Amino acid sequence: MPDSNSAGDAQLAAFRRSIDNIDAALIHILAERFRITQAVGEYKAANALPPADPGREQKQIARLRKLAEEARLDPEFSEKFLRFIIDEVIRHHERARGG
Ligand SMILES: O=C(O)C(=O)C[C@]1(C(=O)O)C=C[C@@H](O)C=C1
Repeated sequence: MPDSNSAGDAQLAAFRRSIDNIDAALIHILAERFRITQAVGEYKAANALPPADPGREQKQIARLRKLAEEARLDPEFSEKFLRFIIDEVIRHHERARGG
C-alpha cells in the first residue's frame, strides 16, 4: 500500500521529478519555436507577407492530429494546443508589421 502522506510519498515524488523535467523541456522547445517564429514575423513584415497563412495552418493541424493519434494523445487537445500557439504567433507577427 503506497504511503498516503504526500510529504513522505517517494513514488509520487519520483513521478513529479519526471513531470518537472518534461515541463522544462516543453518550455525550452516553446522558447525555440518562438525564436524561429519571431524571425518569420520579421521576414514577413519586411516582405509585405500576411501574418497568417490559413493553408499552412490547415496542413500543420492535419499533420499534428495524425501524429497525436499515433502517439495515443487526444487529437482534439493537440489541435487546440497548436491553435493556441499559432494564434499567439499571429499576434506577434501583427505587432512586427506595426499592427
Ligand atoms: O509558417 C508561417 O508562415 C508562420 O508564420 C508560422 C505559423 C506557425 O506558428 O506555425 C504562424 C502563422 C501562420 O498562419 C502559419 C504558421
